[in-house]
Amino acid sequence: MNNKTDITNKDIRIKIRGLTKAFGPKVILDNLDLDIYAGESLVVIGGSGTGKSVLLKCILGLLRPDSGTIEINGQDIIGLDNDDMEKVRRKFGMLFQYAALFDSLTILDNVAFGLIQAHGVPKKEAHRIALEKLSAVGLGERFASKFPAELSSGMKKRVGLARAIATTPETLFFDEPTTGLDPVMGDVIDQLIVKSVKELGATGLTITHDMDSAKRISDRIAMLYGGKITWVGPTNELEKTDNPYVHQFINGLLEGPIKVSLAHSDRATA
Ligand SMILES: Nc1ncnc2c1ncn2[C@@H]1O[C@H](COP(=O)(O)OP(=O)(O)OP(=O)(O)O)[C@@H](O)[C@H]1O
Repeated sequence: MNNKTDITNKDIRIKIRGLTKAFGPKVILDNLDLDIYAGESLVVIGGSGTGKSVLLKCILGLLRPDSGTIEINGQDIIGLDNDDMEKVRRKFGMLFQYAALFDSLTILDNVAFGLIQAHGVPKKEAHRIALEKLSAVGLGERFASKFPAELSSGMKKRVGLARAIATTPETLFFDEPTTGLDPVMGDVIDQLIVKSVKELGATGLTITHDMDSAKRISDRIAMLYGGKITWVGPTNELEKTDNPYVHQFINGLLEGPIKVSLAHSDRATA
Protein backbone atom coordinates (compact mmCIF):
# COMPACT_ATOMS: atom_id res chain seq x y z
CA MET A 1 0.00 0.00 0.00
CA ASN A 2 1.27 3.50 -0.74
CA ASN A 3 1.85 5.87 2.17
CA LYS A 4 2.18 3.01 4.62
CA THR A 5 0.17 3.57 7.73
CA ASP A 6 2.06 4.47 10.86
CA ILE A 7 0.84 1.88 13.32
CA THR A 8 3.38 2.73 15.96
CA ASN A 9 0.75 3.81 18.47
CA LYS A 10 -0.85 0.37 18.04
CA ASP A 11 -4.44 1.09 18.99
CA ILE A 12 -6.13 -2.23 18.49
CA ARG A 13 -9.44 -2.00 16.60
CA ILE A 14 -10.11 -5.76 16.50
CA LYS A 15 -8.54 -8.14 19.03
CA ILE A 16 -9.10 -11.85 18.48
CA ARG A 17 -8.06 -14.40 21.08
CA GLY A 18 -8.43 -18.17 21.13
CA LEU A 19 -11.01 -18.18 18.35
CA THR A 20 -12.22 -21.70 17.65
CA LYS A 21 -14.91 -22.83 15.23
CA ALA A 22 -15.68 -26.36 14.11
CA PHE A 23 -18.37 -27.81 11.90
CA GLY A 24 -18.98 -31.28 13.29
CA PRO A 25 -15.59 -32.96 13.60
CA LYS A 26 -13.98 -30.49 11.20
CA VAL A 27 -12.04 -27.84 13.14
CA ILE A 28 -11.75 -24.78 10.89
CA LEU A 29 -10.42 -22.14 13.31
CA ASP A 30 -8.26 -23.57 16.06
CA ASN A 31 -7.42 -21.21 18.93
CA LEU A 32 -6.65 -18.35 16.54
CA ASP A 33 -5.15 -15.04 17.74
CA LEU A 34 -4.97 -11.87 15.66
CA ASP A 35 -4.75 -8.10 16.27
CA ILE A 36 -5.93 -5.58 13.72
CA TYR A 37 -4.69 -2.07 14.45
CA ALA A 38 -6.77 1.07 13.99
CA GLY A 39 -6.01 2.71 10.66
CA GLU A 40 -4.16 -0.19 9.09
CA SER A 41 -5.09 -2.28 6.10
CA LEU A 42 -4.62 -5.94 7.01
CA VAL A 43 -5.08 -8.70 4.48
CA VAL A 44 -5.68 -12.32 5.49
CA ILE A 45 -4.38 -14.73 2.88
CA GLY A 46 -4.68 -18.49 2.72
CA GLY A 47 -5.66 -21.31 0.43
CA SER A 48 -9.14 -22.30 -0.56
CA GLY A 49 -11.06 -23.78 2.34
CA THR A 50 -8.63 -22.67 5.05
CA GLY A 51 -11.35 -20.68 6.82
CA LYS A 52 -10.93 -17.07 5.69
CA SER A 53 -14.68 -16.64 5.18
CA VAL A 54 -15.45 -18.37 8.46
CA LEU A 55 -13.10 -15.94 10.24
CA LEU A 56 -14.74 -12.96 8.53
CA LYS A 57 -18.24 -14.22 9.35
CA CYS A 58 -17.27 -14.63 13.03
CA ILE A 59 -16.03 -11.01 13.13
CA LEU A 60 -19.19 -9.76 11.43
CA GLY A 61 -21.31 -11.67 13.94
CA LEU A 62 -22.81 -13.87 11.24
CA LEU A 63 -21.35 -17.07 12.69
CA ARG A 64 -21.04 -17.89 16.37
CA PRO A 65 -17.64 -19.32 17.32
CA ASP A 66 -17.37 -22.27 19.70
CA SER A 67 -14.94 -20.41 21.95
CA GLY A 68 -12.64 -17.41 22.11
CA THR A 69 -13.17 -13.66 22.11
CA ILE A 70 -13.46 -10.99 19.42
CA GLU A 71 -13.12 -7.49 20.85
CA ILE A 72 -14.04 -4.57 18.65
CA ASN A 73 -12.94 -1.28 20.20
CA GLY A 74 -12.63 -3.18 23.47
CA GLN A 75 -16.12 -4.71 23.40
CA ASP A 76 -16.42 -8.50 23.11
CA ILE A 77 -19.01 -9.07 20.40
CA ILE A 78 -19.48 -12.79 20.98
CA GLY A 79 -22.87 -13.47 22.44
CA LEU A 80 -24.27 -9.99 21.69
CA ASP A 81 -27.97 -10.04 20.86
CA ASN A 82 -29.11 -8.94 17.39
CA ASP A 83 -29.82 -5.34 18.36
CA ASP A 84 -26.42 -4.82 19.96
CA MET A 85 -24.63 -6.59 17.10
CA GLU A 86 -26.50 -4.35 14.67
CA LYS A 87 -25.14 -1.30 16.51
CA VAL A 88 -21.61 -2.67 16.10
CA ARG A 89 -22.25 -3.41 12.40
CA ARG A 90 -23.38 0.19 11.79
CA LYS A 91 -19.74 1.18 12.07
CA PHE A 92 -18.80 -1.38 9.42
CA GLY A 93 -18.71 -1.11 5.65
CA MET A 94 -18.60 -4.29 3.60
CA LEU A 95 -17.76 -5.14 0.03
CA PHE A 96 -18.79 -8.69 -0.74
CA GLN A 97 -17.28 -11.06 -3.29
CA TYR A 98 -19.88 -10.44 -5.98
CA ALA A 99 -20.82 -6.94 -4.79
CA ALA A 100 -24.21 -8.32 -3.54
CA LEU A 101 -26.28 -5.46 -4.92
CA PHE A 102 -30.07 -5.44 -4.80
CA ASP A 103 -31.14 -6.22 -8.36
CA SER A 104 -34.46 -4.42 -8.08
CA LEU A 105 -32.97 -1.14 -6.85
CA THR A 106 -31.23 1.49 -8.95
CA ILE A 107 -27.54 2.10 -8.43
CA LEU A 108 -28.34 5.29 -6.51
CA ASP A 109 -30.79 3.49 -4.21
CA ASN A 110 -28.31 0.66 -3.69
CA VAL A 111 -25.66 3.09 -2.49
CA ALA A 112 -28.14 5.10 -0.39
CA PHE A 113 -29.73 1.98 1.16
CA GLY A 114 -27.62 1.69 4.33
CA LEU A 115 -27.70 5.42 4.95
CA ILE A 116 -31.51 5.44 4.92
CA GLN A 117 -32.22 2.06 6.53
CA ALA A 118 -29.51 1.74 9.16
CA HIS A 119 -28.61 5.37 9.79
CA GLY A 120 -31.95 7.12 9.31
CA VAL A 121 -30.56 9.69 6.87
CA PRO A 122 -33.39 11.49 4.98
CA LYS A 123 -33.74 10.25 1.39
CA LYS A 124 -32.70 13.48 -0.30
CA GLU A 125 -29.54 13.80 1.77
CA ALA A 126 -28.79 10.06 1.33
CA HIS A 127 -29.04 10.48 -2.44
CA ARG A 128 -26.69 13.48 -2.32
CA ILE A 129 -24.12 11.44 -0.36
CA ALA A 130 -24.63 8.45 -2.68
CA LEU A 131 -23.86 10.59 -5.74
CA GLU A 132 -20.74 11.90 -4.03
CA LYS A 133 -19.57 8.34 -3.22
CA LEU A 134 -20.32 7.13 -6.75
CA SER A 135 -18.18 9.96 -8.04
CA ALA A 136 -15.39 8.96 -5.59
CA VAL A 137 -15.27 5.51 -7.23
CA GLY A 138 -15.29 6.97 -10.72
CA LEU A 139 -18.96 6.59 -11.58
CA GLY A 140 -20.70 9.71 -12.90
CA GLU A 141 -24.34 10.71 -12.45
CA ARG A 142 -25.44 8.88 -15.57
CA PHE A 143 -24.99 5.58 -13.69
CA ALA A 144 -27.34 6.58 -10.86
CA SER A 145 -30.58 5.49 -12.56
CA LYS A 146 -29.22 2.24 -13.97
CA PHE A 147 -29.88 -1.20 -12.47
CA PRO A 148 -27.13 -3.69 -11.45
CA ALA A 149 -27.93 -6.02 -14.37
CA GLU A 150 -26.89 -3.25 -16.77
CA LEU A 151 -23.36 -3.06 -15.32
CA SER A 152 -20.19 -5.14 -15.80
CA SER A 153 -18.64 -6.98 -12.84
CA GLY A 154 -16.03 -4.24 -12.41
CA MET A 155 -18.68 -1.52 -12.37
CA LYS A 156 -20.72 -3.51 -9.85
CA LYS A 157 -17.65 -3.76 -7.64
CA ARG A 158 -17.29 0.03 -7.81
CA VAL A 159 -20.93 0.42 -6.78
CA GLY A 160 -20.38 -2.08 -3.97
CA LEU A 161 -17.41 -0.03 -2.80
CA ALA A 162 -19.41 3.22 -2.99
CA ARG A 163 -22.08 1.56 -0.86
CA ALA A 164 -19.49 0.27 1.61
CA ILE A 165 -18.01 3.75 2.17
CA ALA A 166 -21.32 5.66 2.04
CA THR A 167 -21.88 5.52 5.79
CA THR A 168 -18.30 6.66 6.58
CA PRO A 169 -17.53 3.41 8.40
CA GLU A 170 -14.84 2.98 11.01
CA THR A 171 -13.89 -0.43 9.63
CA LEU A 172 -14.14 -1.71 6.06
CA PHE A 173 -14.28 -5.40 5.19
CA PHE A 174 -13.44 -6.69 1.75
CA ASP A 175 -14.27 -10.26 0.78
CA GLU A 176 -12.20 -11.34 -2.25
CA PRO A 177 -12.46 -7.86 -3.82
CA THR A 178 -10.82 -8.80 -7.11
CA THR A 179 -12.50 -12.16 -7.72
CA GLY A 180 -14.07 -12.32 -11.17
CA LEU A 181 -12.29 -9.21 -12.45
CA ASP A 182 -9.68 -8.96 -15.17
CA PRO A 183 -6.22 -7.87 -13.93
CA VAL A 184 -6.63 -4.26 -15.03
CA MET A 185 -10.00 -3.86 -13.35
CA GLY A 186 -8.60 -5.71 -10.32
CA ASP A 187 -5.85 -3.11 -10.11
CA VAL A 188 -8.38 -0.27 -10.39
CA ILE A 189 -10.50 -1.72 -7.58
CA ASP A 190 -7.39 -2.19 -5.42
CA GLN A 191 -6.41 1.45 -5.95
CA LEU A 192 -9.93 2.57 -5.06
CA ILE A 193 -9.83 0.43 -1.91
CA VAL A 194 -6.52 1.99 -0.84
CA LYS A 195 -7.85 5.48 -1.55
CA SER A 196 -11.13 4.85 0.27
CA VAL A 197 -9.53 3.36 3.38
CA LYS A 198 -7.04 6.24 3.58
CA GLU A 199 -9.55 9.02 2.91
CA LEU A 200 -11.88 7.69 5.59
CA GLY A 201 -9.02 7.03 8.00
CA ALA A 202 -10.67 3.63 8.34
CA THR A 203 -9.33 0.23 9.32
CA GLY A 204 -9.40 -2.26 6.46
CA LEU A 205 -9.67 -6.04 6.71
CA THR A 206 -9.55 -8.02 3.49
CA ILE A 207 -9.64 -11.74 2.82
CA THR A 208 -8.24 -12.96 -0.47
CA HIS A 209 -6.08 -15.53 -2.17
CA ASP A 210 -5.07 -13.03 -4.88
CA MET A 211 -1.47 -12.30 -3.86
CA ASP A 212 -0.99 -9.33 -6.22
CA SER A 213 -4.07 -7.69 -4.77
CA ALA A 214 -3.01 -8.55 -1.20
CA LYS A 215 0.34 -6.83 -1.70
CA ARG A 216 -1.22 -3.75 -3.27
CA ILE A 217 -3.77 -3.07 -0.59
CA SER A 218 -2.11 -4.17 2.64
CA ASP A 219 0.06 -2.60 5.29
CA ARG A 220 0.34 -6.02 6.91
CA ILE A 221 -0.45 -9.53 5.80
CA ALA A 222 -1.58 -12.48 7.92
CA MET A 223 -1.54 -16.02 6.61
CA LEU A 224 -4.17 -18.48 7.77
CA TYR A 225 -3.26 -22.15 7.80
CA GLY A 226 -4.28 -25.11 9.96
CA GLY A 227 -6.84 -22.99 11.77
CA LYS A 228 -4.23 -20.50 13.01
CA ILE A 229 -2.40 -17.40 11.84
CA THR A 230 0.86 -19.06 10.87
CA TRP A 231 2.58 -15.76 10.00
CA VAL A 232 1.74 -12.07 10.31
CA GLY A 233 3.93 -9.12 9.45
CA PRO A 234 4.48 -6.02 7.34
CA THR A 235 3.83 -6.61 3.65
CA ASN A 236 7.43 -5.89 2.68
CA GLU A 237 8.61 -8.70 4.96
CA LEU A 238 6.38 -11.34 3.39
CA GLU A 239 8.89 -12.41 0.78
CA LYS A 240 11.77 -12.38 3.25
CA THR A 241 10.21 -14.69 5.82
CA ASP A 242 11.50 -18.23 6.18
CA ASN A 243 8.03 -19.46 7.20
CA PRO A 244 7.65 -22.54 4.98
CA TYR A 245 3.86 -22.19 4.63
CA VAL A 246 4.16 -18.60 3.41
CA HIS A 247 7.02 -19.51 1.10
CA GLN A 248 5.03 -22.34 -0.50
CA PHE A 249 1.81 -20.34 -0.75
CA ILE A 250 3.17 -17.13 -2.23
CA ASN A 251 5.31 -19.02 -4.71
CA GLY A 252 2.50 -21.40 -5.66
CA LEU A 253 4.64 -24.49 -5.02
CA LEU A 254 3.28 -28.04 -4.92
CA GLU A 255 6.16 -29.17 -2.72
CA GLY A 256 6.08 -28.06 0.89
CA PRO A 257 4.28 -28.47 4.20
CA ILE A 258 0.87 -27.49 2.75
CA LYS A 259 -0.68 -30.73 1.62
CA VAL A 260 -2.82 -30.31 -1.46
CA SER A 261 -4.84 -33.33 -2.43
CA LEU A 262 -6.29 -33.44 -5.95
CA ALA A 263 -8.94 -35.90 -4.77
CA HIS A 264 -10.15 -33.72 -1.91
CA SER A 265 -9.53 -30.05 -2.53
CA ASP A 266 -12.22 -28.83 -0.10
CA ARG A 267 -9.78 -28.20 2.67
CA ALA A 268 -6.09 -27.46 2.40
CA THR A 269 -5.32 -28.95 5.79
CA ALA A 270 -6.85 -32.30 4.82
N1 LIG B 1 -21.88 -23.31 7.44
C1 LIG B 1 -20.97 -24.26 7.24
N2 LIG B 1 -21.24 -25.56 7.52
C2 LIG B 1 -20.31 -26.53 7.37
N3 LIG B 1 -19.06 -26.32 6.90
C3 LIG B 1 -18.74 -25.05 6.60
C4 LIG B 1 -19.67 -23.96 6.74
N4 LIG B 1 -19.05 -22.81 6.35
C5 LIG B 1 -17.79 -23.17 5.98
N5 LIG B 1 -17.61 -24.49 6.12
C6 LIG B 1 -16.38 -25.24 5.85
O1 LIG B 1 -15.31 -24.54 6.44
C7 LIG B 1 -14.15 -24.62 5.63
C8 LIG B 1 -13.57 -23.25 5.38
O2 LIG B 1 -14.46 -22.53 4.54
P1 LIG B 1 -14.22 -21.03 4.13
O3 LIG B 1 -15.34 -20.68 3.21
O4 LIG B 1 -14.04 -20.18 5.32
O5 LIG B 1 -12.84 -21.12 3.33
P2 LIG B 1 -12.07 -19.95 2.58
O6 LIG B 1 -10.69 -19.93 3.13
O7 LIG B 1 -12.85 -18.68 2.66
O8 LIG B 1 -12.04 -20.53 1.10
P3 LIG B 1 -12.16 -19.80 -0.34
O9 LIG B 1 -10.87 -19.05 -0.52
O10 LIG B 1 -12.27 -20.96 -1.28
O11 LIG B 1 -13.38 -18.93 -0.30
C9 LIG B 1 -14.56 -25.38 4.37
O12 LIG B 1 -14.17 -26.72 4.51
C10 LIG B 1 -16.05 -25.26 4.36
O13 LIG B 1 -16.65 -26.36 3.72
